[in-house]
Amino acid sequence: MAIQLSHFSSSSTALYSFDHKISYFSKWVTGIHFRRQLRNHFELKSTNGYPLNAVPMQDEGSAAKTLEEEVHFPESGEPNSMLSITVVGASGDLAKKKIFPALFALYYEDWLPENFVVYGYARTKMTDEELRNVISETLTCRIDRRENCQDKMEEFLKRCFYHSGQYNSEEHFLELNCKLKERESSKLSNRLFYLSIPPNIFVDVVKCASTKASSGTGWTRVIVEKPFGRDLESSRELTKCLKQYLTEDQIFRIDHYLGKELVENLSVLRFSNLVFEPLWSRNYIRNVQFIFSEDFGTEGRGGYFDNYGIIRDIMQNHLLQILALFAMETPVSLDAEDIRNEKVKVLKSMMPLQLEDVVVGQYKGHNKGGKSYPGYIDDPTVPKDSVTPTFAAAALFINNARWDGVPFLMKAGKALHTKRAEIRVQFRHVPGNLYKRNFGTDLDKATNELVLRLQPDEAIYLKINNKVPGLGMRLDRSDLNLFYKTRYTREIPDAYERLLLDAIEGERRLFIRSDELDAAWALFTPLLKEIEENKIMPELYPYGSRGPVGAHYLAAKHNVRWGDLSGED
Ligand SMILES: NC(=O)C1=CN([C@@H]2O[C@H](COP(=O)(O)OP(=O)(O)OC[C@H]3O[C@@H](n4cnc5c(N)ncnc54)[C@H](OP(=O)(O)O)[C@@H]3O)[C@@H](O)[C@H]2O)C=CC1
Ligand SMILES: O=C1O[C@H](COP(=O)(O)O)[C@@H](O)[C@H](O)[C@H]1O
Repeated sequence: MAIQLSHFSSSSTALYSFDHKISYFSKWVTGIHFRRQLRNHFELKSTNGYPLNAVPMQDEGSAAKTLEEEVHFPESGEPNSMLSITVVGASGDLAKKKIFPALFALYYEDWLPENFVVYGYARTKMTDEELRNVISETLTCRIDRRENCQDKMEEFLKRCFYHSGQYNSEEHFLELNCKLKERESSKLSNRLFYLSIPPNIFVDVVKCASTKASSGTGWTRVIVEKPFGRDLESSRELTKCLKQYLTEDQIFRIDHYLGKELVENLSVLRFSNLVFEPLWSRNYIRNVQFIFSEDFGTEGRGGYFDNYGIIRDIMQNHLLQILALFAMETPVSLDAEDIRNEKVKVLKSMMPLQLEDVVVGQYKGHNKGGKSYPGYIDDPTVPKDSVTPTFAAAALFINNARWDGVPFLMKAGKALHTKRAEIRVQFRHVPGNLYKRNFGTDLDKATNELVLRLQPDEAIYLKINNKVPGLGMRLDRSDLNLFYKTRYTREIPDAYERLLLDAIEGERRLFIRSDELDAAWALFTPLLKEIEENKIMPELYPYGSRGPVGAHYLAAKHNVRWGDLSGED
């Protein structure tokens, strides 16, 4: 079977070639792949440029079936197929906050196949009705702006069920399997498991789910949440254990930052606009900054956080993934493997991280405006003598021809003055600038800066120098800006929506391959060991402040000024 839906013309006519039964094709076009083509096609008109070719999946599954045997795994949208999504850890925070709302949004927008069910699985005893109440409470307070929302929600809730069980009990997963089978009736079934649970039980669940509750007729895929290990060794061990039960193609390691709209747009901006790519190198770029800041502490997640710290929680995954996408060479195509190959090359070209190029901090209690804010160690789940960093800044370097000598700065912190995530690209000075004298002695203020604000209020803007209107020659800094709120009326989908849909469709581009993960841990593990073995004391910073001053010294050492602190935005 080989179906290539290679392109849509502007009149939406599909040009295709195939050597498969016509009847199968007619079913297939009603399915999810076809709708995905439409998704890409229509979005191409506005912002998107993603794959214009689709190949039906035949990759994974419990049985080693081959193409030659002419066996195919059903597409999620085939009329006679069924999709069962099991959220393991359904009683938890992430399931409630993100996964169920994302599934509902996909249903509401008509992205899910006609036949689907959602199962919640956890130890907590709950009836189907109780799970529905939890989901409905979360949805009601978020989505009331959508039309006919109440009706759609009722319909969605009817597809939601719950099964209580232990995470290491084969018997309980067999029970789940029976329930899934009942709902699947005689249909061909695909099964997606979302592991929204602490990492110490990933393997137990994968073992039970794959041996006792995987699909006998379709594909079985598992989305694995972070943290994926806490260093190179544990991550390799986890991968090894998971691979006893699943193939790499069945494992979808999620990094939800890759599902954010602006991160998706990064490659579009760079590779589909002539004005950017030629500047994308050490020849024009002075430094690049990846900034993550939250204006709240570890509230409620101190127990988890203390075992990981901000470097593992944010830098080693979210920020490093964005850096790799930013710095990669042009991939051969937009296929998942081509993109991931390029990202791995970047990760492998990175210079070892030096302790003197890293600053760590921890927030302390602070009184502001008559209100008192707790310090990190005031969290009852955190040991009083904890030295776990809640803030880190680091300078990284890529040892290749394109980026030699360019500092890539990362900064991530909790309990800071603002909630924001950005990529900031600072360009070099204009050589022999004719307007030098207009900038006084501070030439840094005259350099261009491109900002991609991932959140909140998604935006792209370019800081330029501009003449202030009038008879004199006064210059100021202005922005050429693209604010999503004013440019686009449609709501920006949550990252989890995109990633869930991709996993259902078998699109792996935004999921982390095992060698990517390995390279990311190889980069950060020696540094983490050094910090922990030497008990490096974090610099304390007040809750709600701009973080430790050490971060400024680090930037200054590399002739950089943090863009988010320039006071211009
Ligand atoms: N919450 C968030 O914002 C984010 C979370 N993540 C990751 O997603 C996953 C889920 O996160 P979150 O929902 O916050 O986690 P929770 O701590 O809420 O755990 C989810 C569920 O797992 C079960 N559980 C919790 N602790 C244990 C334990 N020690 N042993 C066995 N079962 C346990 C509980 O269900 P029950 O007792 O009913 O079995 C709980 O409801 C984690 O891997 C987390 O790192 C990633 C990004 C953000
Ligand atoms: O993965 C994580 O991300 C969240 C921040 O996600 P965002 O999409 O709200 O920016 C962070 O709070 C959490 O500590 C971390 O585990």
